[in-house]
Amino acid sequence: MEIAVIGTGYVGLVTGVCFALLGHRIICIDRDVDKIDELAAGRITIYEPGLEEELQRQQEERRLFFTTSMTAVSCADIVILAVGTPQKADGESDLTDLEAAVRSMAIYLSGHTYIMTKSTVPVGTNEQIEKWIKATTNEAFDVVSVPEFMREGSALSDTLKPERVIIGARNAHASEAIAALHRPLTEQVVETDYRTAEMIKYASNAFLATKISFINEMANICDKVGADVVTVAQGMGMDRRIGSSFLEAGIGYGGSCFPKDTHALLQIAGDVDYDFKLLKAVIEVNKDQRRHIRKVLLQELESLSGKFIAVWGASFKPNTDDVRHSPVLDIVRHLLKEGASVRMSDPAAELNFRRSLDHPLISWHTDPLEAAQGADAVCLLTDWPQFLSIDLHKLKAVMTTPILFDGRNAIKQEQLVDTGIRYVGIGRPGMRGIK
Ligand SMILES: NC(=O)c1ccc[n+]([C@@H]2O[C@H](COP(=O)([O-])OP(=O)(O)OC[C@H]3O[C@@H](n4cnc5c(N)ncnc54)[C@H](O)[C@@H]3O)[C@@H](O)[C@H]2O)c1
Ligand SMILES: O=c1ccn([C@@H]2O[C@H](COP(=O)(O)OP(=O)(O)O[C@H]3O[C@H](CO)[C@@H](O)[C@H](O)[C@H]3O)[C@@H](O)[C@H]2O)c(=O)[nH]1
Repeated sequence: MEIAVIGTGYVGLVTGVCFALLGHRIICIDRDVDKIDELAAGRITIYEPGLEEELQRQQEERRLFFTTSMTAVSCADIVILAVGTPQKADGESDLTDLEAAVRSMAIYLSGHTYIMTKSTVPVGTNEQIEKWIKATTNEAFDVVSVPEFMREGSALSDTLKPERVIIGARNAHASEAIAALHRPLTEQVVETDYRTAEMIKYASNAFLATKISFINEMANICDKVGADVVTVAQGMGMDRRIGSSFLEAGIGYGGSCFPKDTHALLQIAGDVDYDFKLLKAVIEVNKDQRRHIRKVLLQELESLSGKFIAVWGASFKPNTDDVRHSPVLDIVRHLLKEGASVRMSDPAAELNFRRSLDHPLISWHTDPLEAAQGADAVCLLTDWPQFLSIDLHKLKAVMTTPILFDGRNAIKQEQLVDTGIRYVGIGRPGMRGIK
C-alpha cells in the first residue's frame, strides 16, 4: 500500500516507521522544513529509543520518505492524520492544525482514499473532517477514526504490538479495509462508529489518570497513618480486577496527553451539560500533588530562600526528552519563587526544558552527583535508570544537608541502609530517617 502520513511528531513518525516495517511505502509530510530536512537525512528530532535506527533501515530499504509537499497525497491509498491537537486556554482541543492539514491535503486527493485519523480528537471531529474534505473535493474517500494508544519511551513496541486497535467507521467496507491493514499487528480489533471510537481514546486516558490520582491520594493518607503506599499498590494490583499498572504514586502525571485529554473530556462533557465531578477531582488532585514537594521541603528546611536544591529529572517520565506539561516545570517554578537556586540534571531533556524555562538561578550538570554538590536537598523527579543506580553513600558525601526527596518512590530500602540520608518518599513514612 502507498500511505501518506501528515505530521511527523511522535505519532506520525512512529506510525510511518512501523507501517514501513510491515512492507508499505510511506511518505511522511510535515510543514516544518527543518524537521523534514533532519528526518530525510536519517536523524530524528526527538528522543525515542530504537526509533532512529529503524527509521534509517526503512530509508535504506526505500520504503520511507519525507517531504513538505502535500502533493504526495495524490498517490496515497491511505492518508494518516497525525498532527497535534493541543489544549486551548479554556481546556478545549485546538483543531486549527488539523483543519489546515485536512483542507490542504484534500486538494490533492486522487481516486478513492481512506483518511485515517490518529490525532486525538473530540467527539464529532471525524464527521467534521468529512465536511472539510467534501468542501474541497469531489473525489471518493472514507474517513476512519483509529485513535493512537502508544506511550512515549516505548512507542515502537507499543505500535508494533498494540493491546487493541479501535476502528470507528461509517461503513463496514471502510472498517474491514482498515482492520485488514492492522491484522499483522493484532487480532484485538474493536470495530465501531466514529463517536464511540473518539470516546474510547478519552475514556482510556481519563481512566489511567484517575488511577494515578487515586493512588496519589492514598499515598497522602499513607503518610499520615503510617502505611506504605508501594506495598498497598502491590497488594491491590494482585487482584486482576484492579491490575497493577498505573498505581505508582509520585509527583503527579504530566506529558502531552493526560493533562490535555482530561481537560478536553471535561469540555466534551460540559458541552452536553454533564458535570463530570470525578474527572474534575482527578485534575485537582494532580495539581495539588505538584505542590506537595514544596510543603515537604519547607518542613525539612524551614525556608528555601538562598538554599541549593538539586533536581534530578526534567522530562515528564524517563526515556523521553519531552517536557510538555512535565510536573518538573511547575515544581522548579515553585522552588525559584521561594528563592532557591536549582541545580538540574537530565540525560536527555535539558534543551527542551530550557526552551520552556530558563532562569539565572538554574544551573545544568551532566553528572547528577555534580548537581548534588553542596545541595541542601536532592529531588528525584524523573525515574531515569541513571539516577536510580547512584551510590547513595557518594551522594551523602557531596551534599550540605543529606535530604533526598524521592518524587517517584524509586529508591529501594536496601540502597538507603547506613547512608545517613534523610529520605522522604510519597506515602512511604516507614522509610524516613534511616541512619
Ligand atoms: N505523543 C504521544 O505520545 C501521543 C500518543 C497518542 C496520541 N497522541 C495524539 O496524536 C496527535 C499528535 O501528537 P504528537 O505528540 O505526535 O504531536 P507533535 O506536536 O509532536 O507533532 C505534530 C506535528 O504535526 C505537524 N503539523 C501541524 N500542522 C500541520 C499541517 N497543517 N501540515 C503538516 N504538518 C503539520 C507539526 O509540524 C508537528 O511536527 C495529538 O492529537 C496527540 O494527542 C499523541
Ligand atoms: O503509575 C503511574 C504511571 C504513570 N504516571 C505518570 O503518568 C504520566 C503519563 O505516563 P505514560 O502513560 O506512561 O506516558 P504517555 O507517553 O503520556 O502515554 C499516555 O498518553 C498517550 C497519549 O494519549 C497514550 O497513547 C498512552 O496510552 C498513555 O499511556 C507520566 O507523567 C508518568 O510519570 C504516574 O505518575 N504513575
